[in-house]
Amino acid sequence: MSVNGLAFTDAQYTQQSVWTAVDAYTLSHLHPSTPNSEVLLHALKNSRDKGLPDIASYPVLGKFFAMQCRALRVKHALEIGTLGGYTSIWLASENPGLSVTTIEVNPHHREVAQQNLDHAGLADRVDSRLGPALNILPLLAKQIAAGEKPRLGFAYIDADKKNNWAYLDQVIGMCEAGAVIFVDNIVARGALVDEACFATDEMVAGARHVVENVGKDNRVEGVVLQTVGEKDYDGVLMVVVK
Ligand SMILES: C[S@@+](CC[C@H](N)C(=O)[O-])C[C@H]1O[C@@H](n2cnc3c(N)ncnc32)[C@H](O)[C@@H]1O
Repeated sequence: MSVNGLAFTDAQYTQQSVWTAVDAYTLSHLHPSTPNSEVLLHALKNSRDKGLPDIASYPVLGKFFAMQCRALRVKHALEIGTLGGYTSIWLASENPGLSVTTIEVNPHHREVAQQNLDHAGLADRVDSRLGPALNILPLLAKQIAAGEKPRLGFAYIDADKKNNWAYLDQVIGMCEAGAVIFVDNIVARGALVDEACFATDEMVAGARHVVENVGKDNRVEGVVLQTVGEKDYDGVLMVVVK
């Protein structure tokens, strides 16, 4: 059973009972009211009830991102790939001074996310945009340039992986100095370095493309952090804007 009673069951995931047990133990001791809070559980349950795929972020990652926003005193965060709004709810519910812009291409996912945000009482601080991120990002960039929204202090890229670099390239231009950007699903159970995968799988090719381009980009510094937990063996690319 997972930490919050909603196990990740997709066959693609690599899981070990000890990884799940460590998440359960640590979350249960480290201010357990937050990962088990009603609004987060409701978002996961309602998303599953409404048929959304089993690909939401997991509690430890959501909490980690929310704490990044707190440590950096972020005023405006961006998420690309809303799904049911789980991470947006983590970010906004843990950071009362934060506004979030989140982008989702699938109308059903966006509708369920809006239900979850309404239930959490966060709809006034989470601006949920419907459309392909490649279309929405230039509109957001214009709003930021016009001073209608603050520059970004945090961003989480978690949508179609083939566009990872196209998203990151645009997002960097909307960030303040010192902003932190995470790109998810970079390691993918080690597929990142498995030639049989990256030659054929566009998700893995997208992960390699963004890692290699960040390494050549003088606007940023980057590192990949491999992760295990109740959901999977994976990892995030962390980028800091200079
Ligand atoms: C892994 S899920 C996101 C999980 C979410 N970030 C969370 O923390 O629970 C990926 C989402 O990205 C959305 N997506 C895929 N392609 C997209 C695109 N081109 N623009 C915006 N969203 C996209 C999918 O519909 C899906 O809901």
